[in-house]
Amino acid sequence: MVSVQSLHFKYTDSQEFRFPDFQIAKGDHLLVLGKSGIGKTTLLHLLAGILKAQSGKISINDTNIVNLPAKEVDQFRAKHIGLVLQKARFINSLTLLENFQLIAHISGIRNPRAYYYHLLEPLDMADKLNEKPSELSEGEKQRAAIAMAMINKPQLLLADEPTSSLDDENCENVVSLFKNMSNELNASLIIITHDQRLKNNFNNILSL
Ligand SMILES: Nc1ncnc2c1ncn2[C@@H]1O[C@H](COP(=O)(O)OP(=O)(O)OP(=O)(O)O)[C@@H](O)[C@H]1O
Repeated sequence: MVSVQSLHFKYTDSQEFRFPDFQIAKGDHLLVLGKSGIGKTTLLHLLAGILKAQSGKISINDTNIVNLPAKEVDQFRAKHIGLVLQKARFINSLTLLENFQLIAHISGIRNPRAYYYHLLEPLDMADKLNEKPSELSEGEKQRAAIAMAMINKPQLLLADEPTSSLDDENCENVVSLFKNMSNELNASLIIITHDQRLKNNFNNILSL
């Protein structure tokens, strides 16, 4: 369960954000919509514990991450959150498999190699496991980034603008992938975007 209350953040005195309260149950999906510059990425970074709120509460399965010291937030994220940022980040000198194994190591878990095939198969990427990220197309990198967010079997899956550069068909595919993966893990899913096409795919929408 994710619950946000009285969330207040500022980069500077002239750049302040007060986000609306919301809550979603375990396994539920939420679309956060808002125009450019409104603070969507800021909200996602707060939810992921990358930024620290000035005040308010972000409870993820009964842990209020706003109150945790930075090191514990990092540990919490590594264990419980799957993050798909606007730009996928890989270590280019390693293969996809090695990238995945490194993330698993950092998260303190061990997955059998079969789990990585299981993640990549529905993405049509199972044959890419031994390739390096630089050998992948942009679309393949994006799909690999989605798989990467699932390595720690997160309870919360967060995605920042995952569809804005995609055509309609790939947009539908990516939304389905996120939903399927969140359903498989019973993880809550929050997608943050200005892409109005996604409205039709979600019952639960928060407008910033
Ligand atoms: N590190 C920062 N320091 C100061 N201001 C920042 C910082 N990061 C973002 N901002 C400002 O905060 C505002 C919201 O930024 P944010 O990236 O959260 O918006 P967004 O809704 O995700 O926009 P977009 O859809 O264009 O990505 C912007 O005006 C931006 O300039």
